[in-house]
Amino acid sequence: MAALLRGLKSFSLSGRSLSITSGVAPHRRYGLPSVLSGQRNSSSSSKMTVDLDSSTGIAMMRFQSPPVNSLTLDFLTEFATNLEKLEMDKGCRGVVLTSALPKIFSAGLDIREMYGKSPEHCREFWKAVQEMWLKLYGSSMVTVAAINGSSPAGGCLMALACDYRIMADNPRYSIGLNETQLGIVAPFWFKENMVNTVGHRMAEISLQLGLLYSAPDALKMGLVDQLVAEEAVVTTATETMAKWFAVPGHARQITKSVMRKPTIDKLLSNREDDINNFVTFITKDSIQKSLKMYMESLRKKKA
Ligand SMILES: CCCCCCC/C=C/C(=O)SCCNC(=O)CCNC(=O)[C@H](O)C(C)(C)COP(=O)(O)OP(=O)(O)OC[C@H]1O[C@@H](n2cnc3c(N)ncnc32)[C@H](O)[C@@H]1OP(=O)(O)O
Repeated sequence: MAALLRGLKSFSLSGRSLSITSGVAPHRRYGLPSVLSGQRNSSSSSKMTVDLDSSTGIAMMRFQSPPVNSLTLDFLTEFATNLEKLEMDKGCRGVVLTSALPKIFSAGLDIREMYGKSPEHCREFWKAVQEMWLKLYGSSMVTVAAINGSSPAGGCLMALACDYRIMADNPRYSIGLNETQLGIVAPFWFKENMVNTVGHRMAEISLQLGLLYSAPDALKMGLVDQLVAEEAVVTTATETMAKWFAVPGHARQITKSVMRKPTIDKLLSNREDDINNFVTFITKDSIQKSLKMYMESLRKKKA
């Protein structure tokens, strides 16, 4: 019976259904049509697939929100729901985050969620950004980012919130917290997550200048932990996971919590202020103008 149950579990992206199939049954996949058609995802379609291999305890979360896996309110909500389900599943010990799209891990927060929106919408959006980070940075599972494309700003934050980062060895892919380049400011918890990863000096330089680093440079400064050939990013992530699983789980989890608790607690006790700061800042005319110019520059780059 146990052997029958050992196999793949798939969560739906809308987070409503959980299906369990045996190892020999075909693997159910959700939401692929929107990727194949190359269209922007509609708000009702899935932004990611989540497959839990119950024989290894590793869940694979693949982002699939064309064109660039930007973090919309829907994306963030779905991400938090899925992570929470995995967290509660005793059969899941680790999660790999990766992208199903070519060349992009995630383009960061969706700028359209912050431009021309009501203060109420901005509040809801920022709460979802906080929730995504709190759940990921505070996860008791082993989390590995398999960064198979560029990952600016909020995309970099997602990777930073994981325990280990493996990036495709391609100098064309970039990663970093480039917020100042958009005329916006990374909040203290983005900053602390960066400082906790690369140290104060490197974090200060990269945050002030809003630098994006090529994959080889990101490795040199410790922003990512390992570079591998693009086709090996996901397999290396699952192999890495096995090494982390070899450490007694309770000891690893307590150590992770001790390392991360101060930053998490700081956000938890200032959550409302952080939301208010964001709403006041992002709805300013001058900041709205900067966002507009940035979106236009993205469009012009294409033309
Ligand atoms: C107290 C105040 C606190 C404020 C804190 C706010 C913290 C903010 C964090 C963020 O994450 S802000 C977002 C930062 N993101 C970026 O700067 C990335 C911008 N995008 C790119 O650099 C490139 O698009 C790319 C990701 C490198 C991909 O390049 P590629 O050439 O493959 O595609 P594009 O033609 O540029 O883009 C396709 C399509 O997607 C749109 N788009 C790109 N990024 C975003 C985004 N972040 N949000 C919304 N839309 C995005 C882009 O405009 C194109 O759209 P169309 O022209 O096809 O309609």
